[in-house]
Amino acid sequence: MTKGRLIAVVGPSGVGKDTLMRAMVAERPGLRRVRRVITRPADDGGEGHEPVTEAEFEARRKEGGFALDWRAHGLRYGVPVGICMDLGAGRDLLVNLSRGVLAQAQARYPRLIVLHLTATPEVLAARLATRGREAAGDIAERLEGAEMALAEGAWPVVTLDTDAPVGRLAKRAIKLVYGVKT
Ligand SMILES: Nc1ncnc2c1ncn2[C@@H]1O[C@H](COP(=O)(O)OP(=O)(O)O)[C@@H](O)[C@H]1O
Ligand SMILES: O=P(O)(O)OC[C@H]1O[C@H](OP(=O)(O)OP(=O)(O)O)[C@H](O)[C@@H]1O
Repeated sequence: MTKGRLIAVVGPSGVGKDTLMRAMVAERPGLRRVRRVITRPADDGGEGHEPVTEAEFEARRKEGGFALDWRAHGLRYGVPVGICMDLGAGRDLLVNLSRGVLAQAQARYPRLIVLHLTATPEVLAARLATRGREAAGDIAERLEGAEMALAEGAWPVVTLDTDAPVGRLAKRAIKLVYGVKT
């Protein structure tokens, strides 16, 4: 049984997952973010992922280097298997996950809490445009996938509407997440 809690931040592209995770870590010493491995070049000001090639990703996956992995937006995403060490040591971890891997995440890490971020389509479109990382076509593709319903599972879900200043959201998220017993 892992002692730390895995806090999965999920929601559509552009909803503010990375921004909120950064603010939550600043708000709560002891809470850490997981550095994801992604087949996307490094991007300044982004989440600070570990960039890898397709071949590197596949080699790491084959040798059991990922606790969880998925495909989205034409990219591959992996969560390093090293998170088990942190969780085992009692550290709480925040991680940006696909809504599609929650069942797998809970099977491996029973102390999973899902922080589900929501926003109206207008807010999402505006945020993706402001971030400016994707081209217009990619933004349209991300907006189409925004509506995915959250699969039901045994994991507790905290839902947070993100239409508020990030500092306030971080405080609210910490309070809600730590109010849940796992
Ligand atoms: N609460 C917020 N209020 C206003 N703008 C926000 C808020 N959260 C995020 N943003 C902005 O929205 C854009 C997308 O946020 P980001 O954290 O990259 O989303 P995600 O990780 O979910 O794709 C960024 O430009 C960010 O500065
Ligand atoms: O299956 P879904 O729940 O739709 O999630 C698919 C991907 O989309 C999100 O990434 P997002 O586009 O927000 O961030 P990224 O920019 O890091 O790719 C999320 O972090 C997943 O990596």
